Amino acid sequence: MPTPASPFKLGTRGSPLALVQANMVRAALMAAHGWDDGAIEIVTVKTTGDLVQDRALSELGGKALWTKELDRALDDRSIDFAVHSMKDVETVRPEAIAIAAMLPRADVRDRLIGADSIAALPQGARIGTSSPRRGAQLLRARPDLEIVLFRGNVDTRLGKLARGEAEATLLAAAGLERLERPDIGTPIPIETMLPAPSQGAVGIECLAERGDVHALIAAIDHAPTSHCVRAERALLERLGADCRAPVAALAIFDGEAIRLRAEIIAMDGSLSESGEIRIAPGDHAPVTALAETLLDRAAPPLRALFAG
Ligand SMILES: NCc1[nH]cc(CCC(=O)O)c1CC(=O)O
Repeated sequence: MPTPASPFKLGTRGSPLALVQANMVRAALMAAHGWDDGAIEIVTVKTTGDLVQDRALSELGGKALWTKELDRALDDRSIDFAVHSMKDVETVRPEAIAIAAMLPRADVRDRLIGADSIAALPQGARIGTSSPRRGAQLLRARPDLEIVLFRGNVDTRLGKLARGEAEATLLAAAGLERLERPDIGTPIPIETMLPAPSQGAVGIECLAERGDVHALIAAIDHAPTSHCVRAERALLERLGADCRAPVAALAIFDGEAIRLRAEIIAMDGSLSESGEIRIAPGDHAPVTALAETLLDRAAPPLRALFAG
């Protein structure tokens, strides 16, 4: 297809990781459609999540912290599509917006930075994270650890670690790889730390009504990633959970079926429920049933985390 006469506008947050991911999408679209450099212009948009750095996201209350401003730009057509870390995209999206494609998923694991393993952390060590899931999984393995609030982009968090605000921190391997820092820290096996739903996946959204734009984006969809991430998001949806809830889930496509493992866990790590199913891509009824089973089995203090 010839390069379009006026460039498409690709919206993204302005963090270093977001810009790398936006450029990955731009390159994939150019390659798929044979476009030259002028075809796609990158437009950065500041989101609420970027502006508020000093509080836990859970305190901010509102949802859509990373998406609202990009949604608005899609809506007023100042951008044609938006690129997101799927992990930061709230479960229930506005009806007008479609997830048109996902890039192939990166390493889904978390990396521990500051020690060689969870077992090697000093007694009572402070671990910087703002993720309820990571905090809960760490405390389950090591109740003696102290969780301290770390927010901000990858470099901000590494800076806090370097200044001694904690003995260790956890970051997604995917982000470190994309920022060309794959050698920082040690990956934690998923058996110890099942990742967040959608971790490692990059998605591209557009207005559902723009069928032409949707088709151009869908051409670069990596179907196994899409199916897996959509299954993980279906679990979150039935749990009534978002990125602030202590939920871990990982779907893996083995060529025939999707194996979905899921876990809900109390903030202090003292209570958890987990389960695993095999499903056909797109068949979300068993995912809903798994979510209900986890909630049914959960002791009241754990179930209460999902009341809302
Ligand atoms: N919540 C922030 C966020 N959103 C996506 C990533 C990393 C990339 C990914 O998981 O796809 C990160 C940083 C982190 O969790 O270390």
